[in-house]
Amino acid sequence: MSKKIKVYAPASMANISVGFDILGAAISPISGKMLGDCITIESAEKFHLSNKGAFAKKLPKDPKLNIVYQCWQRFCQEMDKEMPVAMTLEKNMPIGSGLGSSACSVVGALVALNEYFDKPFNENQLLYMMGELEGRISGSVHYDNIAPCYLGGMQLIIDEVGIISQSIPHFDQWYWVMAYPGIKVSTAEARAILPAQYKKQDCVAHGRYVGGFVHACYTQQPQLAAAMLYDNIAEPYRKKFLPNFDATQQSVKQLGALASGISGSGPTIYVVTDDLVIAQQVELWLKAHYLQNDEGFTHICKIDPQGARVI
Ligand SMILES: Nc1ncnc2c1ncn2[C@@H]1O[C@H](COP(=O)(O)OP(=O)(O)OP(=O)(O)O)[C@@H](O)[C@H]1O
Ligand SMILES: N[C@@H](CCO)C(=O)O
Repeated sequence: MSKKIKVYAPASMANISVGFDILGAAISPISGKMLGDCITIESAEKFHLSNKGAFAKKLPKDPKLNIVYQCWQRFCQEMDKEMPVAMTLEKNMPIGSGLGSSACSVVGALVALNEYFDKPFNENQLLYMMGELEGRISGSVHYDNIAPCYLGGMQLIIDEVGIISQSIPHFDQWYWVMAYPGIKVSTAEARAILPAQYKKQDCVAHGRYVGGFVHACYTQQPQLAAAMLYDNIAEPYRKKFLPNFDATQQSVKQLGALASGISGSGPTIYVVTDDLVIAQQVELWLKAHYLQNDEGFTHICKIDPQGARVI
């Protein structure tokens, strides 16, 4: 019987407002729906990549520009031989959504290749390759979508002494309402508009917010954690790309949200609450007011503890 591997790689929200490029979490809808890309690998005489799924038509026309093809190429380079396989990308994630769409494809492809070829690479070697591939797309290496998508949970990026990322505690009782408005924001462009330098008081405040949030996670103080979810690095510059961002934040706060912010580089936003009824009310409000077209969607999510997995 010929071998076949299918891997699911979940959506993720990078930054979580307070940790620009250094915090991220994998997410799963509580409905049980899969929010992520799938990659299938089967044996073949010659390399072949096919795309399917709701957002396949949005992928680059040239197959060599598909990041999945580049993952295969990079994997073969590392193995020092060409290994023909048939890969299928199920592109379920909208591109430029702030939900780690390219990370889903990169992580899915490299985990599937590693599984298919009986795990020639360890976790760190794969993470380095994933970071490199993600960096080709967004213009700089950042692991805050890659690491949670691969490893699950909420990840703090360390990138020192051989440690790329470690998971930190989160709040099991929190619901994360995610709303993708259906419009595209390019990560590379959303990075290019950020200032090259920040004022000293902004750096101090940022250290206080991220330190306070991580401390609150470890000591399980949800009110403190929610109060620390403040973004003074990217949000002030990026919010112009999101539809009525300030008014949206105000409205969800009035509905009882604990906090809200931009997921990754946007335009998806996240809203946190510990109450399912409030989550449902927020979701209805966002559906009615934040979505801009038929491609937009909302999901009530929890943090996905598992990350990428063979299904
Ligand atoms: N398999 C793939 N999945 C997603 N994007 C891909 C893929 N292959 C190539 N690309 C290209 O990579 C770029 C991805 O853009 P960008 O980084 O803004 O999206 P993203 O990963 O969805 O962002 P975000 O992390 O905010 O969700 C696009 O130009 C897209 O055409
Ligand atoms: N940390 C990255 C995530 C991109 O999805 C950014 O905000 O640019």
